[in-house]
Amino acid sequence: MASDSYANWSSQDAVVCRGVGKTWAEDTARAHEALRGIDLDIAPGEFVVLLGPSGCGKSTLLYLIAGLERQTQGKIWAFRDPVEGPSPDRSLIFQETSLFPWLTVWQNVSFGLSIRGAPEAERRAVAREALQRVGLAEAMDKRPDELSGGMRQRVAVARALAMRPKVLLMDEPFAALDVQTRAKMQDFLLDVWRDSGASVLFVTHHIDEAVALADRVVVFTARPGRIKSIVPVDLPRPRDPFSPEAEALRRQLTEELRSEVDRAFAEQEALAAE
Ligand SMILES: Nc1ncnc2c1ncn2[C@@H]1O[C@H](COP(=O)(O)OP(=O)(O)OP(=O)(O)O)[C@@H](O)[C@H]1O
Repeated sequence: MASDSYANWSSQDAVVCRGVGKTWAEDTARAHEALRGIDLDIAPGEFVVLLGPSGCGKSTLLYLIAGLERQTQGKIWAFRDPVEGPSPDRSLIFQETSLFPWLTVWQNVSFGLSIRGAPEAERRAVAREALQRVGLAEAMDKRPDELSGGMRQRVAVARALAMRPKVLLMDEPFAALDVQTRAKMQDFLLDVWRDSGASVLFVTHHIDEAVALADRVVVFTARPGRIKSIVPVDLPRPRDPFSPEAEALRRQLTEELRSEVDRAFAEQEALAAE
């Protein structure tokens, strides 16, 4: 089924992965396979969540699609172009934001433009617009340490949006936040996503979060991560987390994950015993 050819996928697809695998430290005695045979197509404007046990290669797949690492098997395309390195079209947002503490909020948001040598007036204007989209225009001249954790994550999203990406790659972006802030950030992200028209590929450990956000949930096996199933989430938005349909989906995803989490634990115990 895996193939390197353009056949069978739409030229409209935002991201296409065919037979993608990654073995870290491939030519050494420490080689280990993180990902195997990933075939995945992401449509423009689609919200896809990656769910899987710890260490199954979810972050690795994001780094490959971001162009920050190279796969060892298969191919990845973004809007028909082979992914061969980073691009402003594809922005990666991490769990812990790495804002520069010595820069103001607007300087952080427009950092990518300053690398390109854009003049200050343009950088300010772009930063203001991106910060408006995350509801933080008032905080332009503040420093990161004057903001709460949730606000810092919104600044990180604004920084990603400032580059007008077509694909947002989000690696457990709300994991460090408390439950209430995380729920607010999910609502906020859905608004930003709708406005921007970007595709989102979002990694989480939380089944609730997957059901709240996704158009499709991709469930990974334990390492080496393969796609175990792709579950469409056909629930209208705004979603009611207490609806019987949402409950049924959470149960289905819990079942899908359980055996993989057990396998991942068994493998980690075996590794620890070596
Ligand atoms: N830079 C790296 N060098 C070597 N091995 C790595 C590197 N990054 C990740 N790995 C290994 O690849 C495997 C998959 O890691 P990855 O972080 O992608 O998994 P994950 O599913 O995102 O895990 P988690 O849910 O715990 O964040 C792990 O065994 C990890 O140790």
